[in-house]
Amino acid sequence: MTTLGDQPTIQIRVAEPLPAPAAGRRGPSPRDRVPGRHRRTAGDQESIGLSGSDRGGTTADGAVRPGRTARRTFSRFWPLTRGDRSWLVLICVCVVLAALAETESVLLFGELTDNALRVGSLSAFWTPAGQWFGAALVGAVVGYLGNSLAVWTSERFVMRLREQVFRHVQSLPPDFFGRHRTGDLVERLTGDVEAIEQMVVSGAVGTVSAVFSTVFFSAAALWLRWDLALATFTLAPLFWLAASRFSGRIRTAARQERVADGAITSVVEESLGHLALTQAYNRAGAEEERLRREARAWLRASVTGARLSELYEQLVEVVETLCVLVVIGLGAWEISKSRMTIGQLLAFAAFLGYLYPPIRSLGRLGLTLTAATAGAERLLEILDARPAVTDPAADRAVRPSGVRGEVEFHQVGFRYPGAAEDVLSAVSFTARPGELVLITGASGAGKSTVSKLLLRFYDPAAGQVRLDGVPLDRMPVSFLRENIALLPQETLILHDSVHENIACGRPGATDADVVRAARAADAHDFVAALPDGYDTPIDPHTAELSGGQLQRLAIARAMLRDAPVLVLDEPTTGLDAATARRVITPLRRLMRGRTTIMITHDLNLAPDADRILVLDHGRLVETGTHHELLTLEGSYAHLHRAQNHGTERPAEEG
Ligand SMILES: Nc1ncnc2c1ncn2[C@@H]1O[C@H](COP(=O)(O)OP(=O)(O)OP(=O)(O)O)[C@@H](O)[C@H]1O
Repeated sequence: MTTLGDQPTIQIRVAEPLPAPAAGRRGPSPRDRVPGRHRRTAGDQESIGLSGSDRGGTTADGAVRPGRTARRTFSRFWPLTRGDRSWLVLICVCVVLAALAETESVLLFGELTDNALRVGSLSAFWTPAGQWFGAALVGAVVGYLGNSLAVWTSERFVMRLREQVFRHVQSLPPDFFGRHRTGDLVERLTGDVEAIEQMVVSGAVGTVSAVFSTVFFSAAALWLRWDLALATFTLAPLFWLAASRFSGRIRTAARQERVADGAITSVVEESLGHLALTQAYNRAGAEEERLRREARAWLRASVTGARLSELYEQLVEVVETLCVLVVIGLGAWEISKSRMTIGQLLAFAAFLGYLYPPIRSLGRLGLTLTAATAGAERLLEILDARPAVTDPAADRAVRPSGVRGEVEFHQVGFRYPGAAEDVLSAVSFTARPGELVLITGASGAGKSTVSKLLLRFYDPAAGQVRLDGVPLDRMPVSFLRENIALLPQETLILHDSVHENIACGRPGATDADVVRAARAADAHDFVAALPDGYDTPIDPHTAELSGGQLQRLAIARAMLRDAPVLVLDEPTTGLDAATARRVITPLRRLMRGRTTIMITHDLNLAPDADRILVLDHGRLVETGTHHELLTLEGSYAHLHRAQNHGTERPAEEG
């Protein structure tokens, strides 16, 4: 159907809650043309969210919190518009002016038809034509301004919200990431964040736009012919009826699409992350099948969504055609009775063309809000997850100057969130400044948990962990972590240059600092031999460096950090004997002068330790030096024998 309302519009159309209209209708809003913006196709704006209940088995934490109202969600995220509210007001002013200019244009079109076209008078053409052109210019300027500002403010909102969620995610404890698939988190940080924007910024501006357009066009239609206008208004509820009939099904399909989106991202991310496993175990076929399964679910949901949206659009088209035919029919009757001019009728029909889209938008606003609320729920699941630890209140915070590095565990007990049993019970020990304390024990005994408590990834359930006599929960978390360097079990490599991988140990480190740290870590020679030296990029997954080389980069990073306390979690695990030997020398250099807590099964460095702690099922069962514990003939002696080393110390290589 073609109506006069299909002329190029100057109306700002910010929130179009359903998919872009079919070809030949109004084009996509400028927001949809923003480069790089994550946009979907059919069912897009409807595919806004997914509450835990819709995710079936894929819900990571099974949290279902229905009943969050749109108002509550709105008030939760509205504060993020702070700083942009004056822009929002300006956008609304542009929206109103654009609607006014559009109204004026249509009225002038009617006048032109009657006074110039019907009569065939060129002199009657110029004045209304000039006014129309003026109105079009004003509309174009405010349309450009309003649309540009709308894009700018909404993208800033998305940026701020994403930053807020990302900052929060980074403060969450490690077990949170164990319970959520990365792909799903990515989906929430991208798609769901945009869903909130649809509701809070575009939704608000779109509502203002739709309300004002409706009011102006209705007023103009009533002014032209109130009786005809009233007749056509009676057909308006048909739009709401159509929207309500389709809303539920479109939304369900869209939710399923989002679930499948998240699942696809997860499968790709997991498969690529474990490429070695996939290739070594010939799992390529199985991984493809996994992806195909998720892709099939996505295809089904996507096609269903597109089909329903298209059906809805076509139904609305039919309703619109019906309305226009009613108007033309009534108009023909009125013209035949000389109670109406052809110009009036055309202007009236044009108003209908303009009036129905905002009415449709208002009809669909409810859908947008509900769908966005569902997206908000997914995001709130993340935002409501509390960090395991928080900074102390400013007046309680202690920052000891010049941390010496005395670590003390006092009667520490701990259980992971949701776990049935304690992982640590009444663990007490002290590591004095500069001492090497080695923690060993069977797998699962709780050794790594000690390091997690020391870095305050969690707070103990009982007892206290102290640094220089200050309980850790009295120190700001960032201060504590500045004073502890961690070398985790898995060498952490950033997707960046060798230089950056070392420099991240201390913000602001100079090139000379980086090279000095690399030399101390015995890494300089192999780094210098790389094609681009320190600028050589390394990839965590396909690193062309050996395990030992990567470990030496990690040691260089820790060197640079220069923290008084060092935590080494299995520093030689996964390295063959020769490589381990090459790592031990720089490790010793690193440990010198620092309190070192070394968690290890590898007892090669045990004779160096000032104290060895043996953990068994979360309890400290033996404490002493290497020789004391060997003579005890207890757990340690047993572990030591099991290692079956011919020599206690490896020969060192420089
Ligand atoms: N996030 C977690 N949630 C629940 N239980 C956990 C979590 N992390 C570890 N555990 C459990 O706590 C126990 C101690 O784990 P920990 O990693 O401290 O042992 P470990 O002695 O370092 O083992 P390994 O030598 O194998 O690394 C194990 O039984 C483990 O399954």
